[in-house]
Amino acid sequence: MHATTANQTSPALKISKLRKRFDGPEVVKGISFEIRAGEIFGLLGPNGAGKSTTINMIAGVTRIGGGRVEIFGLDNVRDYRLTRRLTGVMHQEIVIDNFFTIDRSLRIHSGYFGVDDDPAWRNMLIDRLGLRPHLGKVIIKLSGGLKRRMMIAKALIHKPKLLILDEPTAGVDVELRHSLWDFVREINNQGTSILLTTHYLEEAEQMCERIAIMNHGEILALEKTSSLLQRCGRRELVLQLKHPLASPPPELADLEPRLEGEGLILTLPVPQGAASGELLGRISSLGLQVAEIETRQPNLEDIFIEMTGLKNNGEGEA
Ligand SMILES: Nc1ncnc2c1ncn2[C@@H]1O[C@H](COP(=O)(O)OP(=O)(O)OP(=O)(O)O)[C@@H](O)[C@H]1O
Repeated sequence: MHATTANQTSPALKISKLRKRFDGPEVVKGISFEIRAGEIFGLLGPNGAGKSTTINMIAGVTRIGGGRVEIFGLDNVRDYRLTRRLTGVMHQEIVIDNFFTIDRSLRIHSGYFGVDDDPAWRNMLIDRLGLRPHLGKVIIKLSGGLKRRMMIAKALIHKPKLLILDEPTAGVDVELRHSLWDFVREINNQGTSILLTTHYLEEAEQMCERIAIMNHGEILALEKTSSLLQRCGRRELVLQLKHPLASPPPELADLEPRLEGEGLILTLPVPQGAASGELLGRISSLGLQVAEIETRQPNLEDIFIEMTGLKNNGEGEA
């Protein structure tokens, strides 16, 4: 028998051994992960990693090649009517009702999911996303930033419990990006679970509780953002010296120091679990004259490059 309601105790999303092949080799190779109810989860990876294909299978836009997708405990093939209603998706490119005005599109869109239009909710989205002055504009003519805001409103119009955002802030300016992040956090605080793909690693670092890094159709890492940063990236102490050194001090050889900037910049990776204070003690005992000290924290970009071997420039050309 088919399920009739979402199971509130189930994960918001559970993907099991999901696979996809188009004409050539497999582009999603049996991946599994879960998103807890209430979580903001980031799926990161360079171009062609298989993120959009994964999202499209979750959303039911692309046929699943193997494995299964459950949304709040419901199978997205067998119970697709319910799972579609529970899920709001902002795709990268797919835009329907291009020739409607923003107003018309938002008024009718929840009907596609069998959900009645709720004017209070619709007006909240219109105001929070700054769409009010643009309601009469036709979607195909909107600027990039406005189109993104409209697409987020549309993804949320039927009050989904799982919101999927595929590159929500690609190509929008910094100010709008930050205000969209605030809005997404607010929606999350109200109880909506969120799956986000992004090329902006700062976005993932700030927004996501857990992150999966995907490349060539496989998940390379999946863990809490904080522990990923701690495990993969090493904190470094950067000393700007008053007098140049010819070589790194042999007393610090165990730390594998690097000497740069014509002998004036000494960088010391801080070992796991060590306090910067201990290192400073060792440095001062050497009698080095230090002009400035700074600590460099690892960021997601370092980890991303290490895992995928690719540099990310933040504009989608990883
Ligand atoms: N409809 C399709 N037909 C054939 N191949 C496809 C189709 N859609 C995607 N692919 C291929 O699947 C692979 C994964 O693409 P996908 O768009 O899922 O990657 P992505 O991680 O989302 O990348 P991007 O960040 O560029 O969107 C690519 O090699 C792509 O060419």
